[in-house]
Formats: sequence, C-alpha cells, structure tokens
Amino acid sequence: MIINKYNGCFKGEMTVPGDKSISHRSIMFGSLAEGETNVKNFLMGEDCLSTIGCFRDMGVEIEVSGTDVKIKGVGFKGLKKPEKTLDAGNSGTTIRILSGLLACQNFESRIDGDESLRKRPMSRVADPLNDMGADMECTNGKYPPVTIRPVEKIKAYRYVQPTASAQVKSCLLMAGMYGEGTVEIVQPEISRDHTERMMKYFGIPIEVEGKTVRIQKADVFKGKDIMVPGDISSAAFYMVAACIAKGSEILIRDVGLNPTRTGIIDVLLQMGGDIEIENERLENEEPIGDIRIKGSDLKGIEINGDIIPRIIDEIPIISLAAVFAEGTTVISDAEELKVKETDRIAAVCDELSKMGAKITPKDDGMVIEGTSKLSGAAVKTYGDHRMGMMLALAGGFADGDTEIDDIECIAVSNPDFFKILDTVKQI
Ligand SMILES: O=C(O)C1=C[C@@H](OP(=O)(O)O)[C@@H](O)[C@H](O)C1
Ligand SMILES: C=C(OP(=O)(O)O)C(=O)O
Repeated sequence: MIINKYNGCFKGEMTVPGDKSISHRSIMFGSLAEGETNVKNFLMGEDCLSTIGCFRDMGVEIEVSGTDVKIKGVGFKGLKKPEKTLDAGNSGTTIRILSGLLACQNFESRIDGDESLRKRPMSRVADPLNDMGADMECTNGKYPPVTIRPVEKIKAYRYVQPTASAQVKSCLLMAGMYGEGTVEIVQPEISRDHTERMMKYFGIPIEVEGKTVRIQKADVFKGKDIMVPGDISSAAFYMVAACIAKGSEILIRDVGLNPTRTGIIDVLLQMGGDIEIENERLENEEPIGDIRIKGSDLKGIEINGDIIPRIIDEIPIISLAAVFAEGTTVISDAEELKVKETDRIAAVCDELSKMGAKITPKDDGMVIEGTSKLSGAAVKTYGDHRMGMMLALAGGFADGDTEIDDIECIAVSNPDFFKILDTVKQI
C-alpha cells in the first residue's frame, strides 16, 4: 500500500471499535455462564474472531450480527472436547488465557496459532499452571502448539509474577475458578484488570488488594449483558495523529478509560499534549468517557517504571509522537515488547530509521531524538497490526510516498482503521 503525505489536519468526531481485551473476555465468560450473554460493540477484529472460533469448537453456540454477539452459555462445566486443534490465530491473549481454562477441563485439547504466535513464549503460563497441578506441554518446552491433558485437581497456589502480564494473571485466574483452594497472584506492577472486573460483574469470587489478586473456586454464574467500550489502544493512534498535526481537534466518543489502560493519556499530557476527558461514566464495571484532543507542541520525556504495563501496546505509536516532539524521549523497562507479534523494539527502530528518524534501540526500549521530519520509504510491518497502523500514520506525516509491504494485518485489532481516519482527515 502507498501512503501519501497528509496536507491538512484532523477535525471532527469519531468512535473506535470495541476494546479487544474486553471483547475476548466477554466470549470466555459468556460461554462459561448459564443462559444467554448479549454483547454490544464487540470488536470484529481477527483476534476476537479467533476466540469466538475456539469456543464454537468447544460446543458453544455464538451468533454474530453486526457488532452484536449472542452467546448461549454452556455453564461452568459444559465445554465439549474440540474435534480438532483449536486455532488462536495471531492472538496471544486467546492462547494464553484459554490455556488456564483448558487445564481444568475433563478432556485433552491442543491449541495452536499462526507463524507469529508460534514464536511467542508459552512457558510463562505453562510453568505456573503445571505447578498448580496442570498437565500442559509446549513445543520445544516453550512454544505453541501446546497440548493440555486433564488432571484430577488444581491446587491452591500463590504466584509472584516476575513480569507484569494480564494474560498470565488471567490464565491463572481462569484455573483458580476450578481449583481446590485459593489461588493468589502477586503482581510486580498492576497490569490491565479487565478479567478481575468482569469476574466481579458475573459474581465470581474475586478479591483485589493492591497488587494482589485472589480467587476461590467459583460456583455457577448467570449470563449478563455486556457493553464493550471503545478500545483506547485503537484510539491512541488517532490521538497521536491529532496531537502531531497542528490545528487538529478531534473528539473520540465512548472510549474505555480503565486506569490500567490510560497510560497513553498520561504520556501525551506529559509531552505537552492538549487532552481533555468529558462525559465520564461506568458501564458494566468499566469506566468509559469521551476524549478531546487538540494539536499541540510536544516535547520529549522519559518513560519507564510502572507506567509501562499501562502503555504496553501503545509504545509503537508513542515512538512516532516522540519523532515529532522537541528534544529526546527515552523509553526503558519495556523488554516485553520483544515478545509481542514481532520484536517491537527492533521493528519500530528499523522501520522508522528507514524513514530518517533518529531512533536507537536499547535492550529495554529505545531512545528517540525528535526531529519533526520523516521521509517516505519502503517499510515493513512484520505482520504486526500495531506496526501497520503506526507506519501508516508515519507515512502520512512524511515527505514523499511511503510504501507499506503488508497492511492487511491491521484487521487484527482495527479493520476500519483507514475508514475512521478518513472521517476526520481535512485536506
Ligand atoms: O490481557 C490482555 O488482554 C492483553 C495483555 C497484554 O499482554 P501481556 O499480558 O503479555 O502483557 C497486551 O499486550 C495484549 O494486547 C492484551
Ligand atoms: C500484543 C497484542 O496482542 P496479543 O498479545 O493478544 O497478541 C496487541 O494487541 O498489541
């Protein structure tokens, strides 16, 4: 795909598709509930469709109409043995959280994914699950496909997480629902807490105390209606575009504002961004509101420590904001980027460098010297949706044309990325 330089700014209102993390979890808990769960504003992105596929393969009836999803819950113990290997596609969230659930079923299962997923570590869930008494086997000790066999029982367990990860936490919470005693997870920093909130919403016995989360064996729970807020990780791309382009003013309505996800707002404010939150409210235990962003002069900052889990998926687009900021931005403590859909430290640095950015990788992040200038180049997404969307915007701000090798990957989290951008683009 060829991207031409944008000549104007961004003005107007938009909504973004439903939150990916919450959409995944709505299928998981809706399937395990008794009776119907109706989900509105579900993200019809490929990752969430993979989760739907996995539950359908385990006998759950799931009807999709537009962005509405009706799940006919089979109950806590009602999943059926899949006839084939479950396919998590490109989705780390699907394969990791599902592993915790599959570990507690009375049937053997196998779950696999695409070429990118097959390179992502599964030992981070297999090791603690096996310590709890599960029987999970990874390929070459570490990777998908994984095989999970039934066991007699899942034991009480306390796990101190070496790295903040909502996928690992959620996986263990899933297993904890079926366990014989308390499962306690201690987080180094608080990662996104959508699982905890959704468990509370469904009446599952979960307890949160600071960085510690505890779960007891769950009982039957009933289906509920779920309204999925807009995905702040998708909104982040438009927020940065509006910050960079002078004269812009956009309003993004109905975005999830869960404090474990709003690091992008904090980072942009600290960089000098002009951002206001309006119309804040709570929908099924999740905060939601509207975000107003105006074009502004950005400055470089240091980004590290406990904000990292709150911006983990936003770092590629924050890197682009840093290119258009005055001064240097240093991102540290972000080693986790190396095990996403691609190594996002290397990919961001290599591709933005091709466009003339002054960006240097380091072991746990990158250093970006703001130059406010990019030149069109031939760049690669590595099949990573967040790289695709970041490079598309980088191309719009670059002099000359930018050629992106594979833009299809953006369908993983925002199939309407360009359509939404066009609604606010001023020429
Ligand atoms: O639980 C989730 O929904 C997610 C957790 C994060 O991964 P980690 O748990 O690996 O940090 C994030 O990067 C991913 O996009 C979604
Ligand atoms: C890392 C991501 O997703 P997942 O881990 O679910 O593949 C992402 O969406 O940026």
